Amino acid sequence: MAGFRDIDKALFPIKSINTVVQLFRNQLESPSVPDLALLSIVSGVIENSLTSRSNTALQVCEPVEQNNLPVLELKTVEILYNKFRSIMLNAVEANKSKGFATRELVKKVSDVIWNSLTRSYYKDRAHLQSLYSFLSGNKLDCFGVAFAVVAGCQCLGFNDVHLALSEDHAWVIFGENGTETAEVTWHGKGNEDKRGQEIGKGVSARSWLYVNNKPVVCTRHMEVAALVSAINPSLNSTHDAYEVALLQQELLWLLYDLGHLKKYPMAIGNLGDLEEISATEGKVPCKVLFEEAVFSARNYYSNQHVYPYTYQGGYFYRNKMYEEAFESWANASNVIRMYNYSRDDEEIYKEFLEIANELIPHIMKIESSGFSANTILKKPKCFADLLRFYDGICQWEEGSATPVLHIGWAKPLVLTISRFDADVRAQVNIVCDKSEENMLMKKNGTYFNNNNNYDKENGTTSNESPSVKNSNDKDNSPFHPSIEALTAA
Ligand SMILES: CC1(C)CN=C(N2CCN(c3ncnc4sc(CC(F)F)cc34)CC2)S1
Repeated sequence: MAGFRDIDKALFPIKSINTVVQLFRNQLESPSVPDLALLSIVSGVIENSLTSRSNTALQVCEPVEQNNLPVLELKTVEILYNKFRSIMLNAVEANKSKGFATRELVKKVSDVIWNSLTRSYYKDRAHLQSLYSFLSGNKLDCFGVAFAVVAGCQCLGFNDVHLALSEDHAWVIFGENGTETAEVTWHGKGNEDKRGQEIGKGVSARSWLYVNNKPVVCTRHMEVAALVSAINPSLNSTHDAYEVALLQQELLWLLYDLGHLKKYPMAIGNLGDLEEISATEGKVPCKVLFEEAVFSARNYYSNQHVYPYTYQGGYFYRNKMYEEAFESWANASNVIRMYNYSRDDEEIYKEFLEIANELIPHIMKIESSGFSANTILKKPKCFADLLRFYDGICQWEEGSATPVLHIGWAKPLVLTISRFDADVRAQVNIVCDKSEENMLMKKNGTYFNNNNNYDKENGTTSNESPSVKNSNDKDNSPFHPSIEALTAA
């Protein structure tokens, strides 16, 4: 049984980040599983006390003393913790057997959370992810509702209910084999929620939103990693609260060192972003963390996730490593091409739009200024990766009910391609792609090519001229006609 034990209570009143880390360590290393409600309340109170309006007076000097947090009293946490437990225990007549959860039970817990929420509020606001936000303001964001349902089920003794995470949505798994799935929250704007239903079998199953049924299925410890990842240090649109970011970074290292981020690519990526801003002595560098996130997605999720490559590409871009950035973005596009674009996929659409129409044009402008010595404009591999990037987006559109590309994409695309001289373009070796499978799965959509061999086959060694896959049968080419035309030019 999880819980708020004496060794945890002994740490109060909490005055420092180190003590919060100790509380999380106690919970993560305890013989029983960590108590999600307790940890979400503690992190939520601290986050809100340091980021709420009353605290926007910028701390210009970083605190030097060890007591770097506003004092957090035991009473405060106990009141909130008992309030959450009583809401759950009073509302849900859980059958005493405490066997496995049922769909009715999960829906009931979701309804209790859902019906407690304020009628209307700005759902995308920051700091709405924790049980503190739920208990003190009756407000939760989309992720927060799913997390609260799992924490509520833990309160009721259902240890089979776990959080399932895609790159832009959250739901729960439950039942004897953990194979039952249920929607428990909403997604996006203006979409009817599907709470209580099992996860998409229909058209939505082929959208990026459900990551081809390769979600991150959490253990209790990974649910702690999800709540820590969801900590939001932002004070306003330009500043972060220093102590909240430091607390998040230290908690992510604790979870990393205990091995609970191994199967959680986005959490590793979040730690990489924090480490890029301020590296922790004696830890692996952020570049390695971004590589580990990519490895995790390839190893545990059949390379069906996009974000690990955009975390990595963003890092290379910010550090002016443009050749590497093109490779990461081409790998991201290599993932998305297997999906059908649906209206639920706006978030990843915006990600590719920004890369194609902001970041790459910016790189082209700099590289064409003539001051860069070993400019990427002379590198066939860069041209090859750009073609892979654009081709993946074109393939994403193919077979989708909703179009992806419009004229706004064409201008930057043509401008970018035209920056490469003909003699550089000529060195890109378009080779035939024997694997019919690459062409088939998208057309009839009956199954996905999970081995995603595109990338491996494409693997060019350094001394080989880069090659980009093409089919031996022209009109069945995996290249979108418009890319085909560009490469022929
Ligand atoms: C390369 C990027 C643009 C940088 N940040 C990215 N994030 C992606 C989303 N983030 C996440 N980080 C940890 N876990 C989760 S679970 C989830 C879906 C939600 F509905 F539950 C999102 C997410 C953190 C921030 S992707």
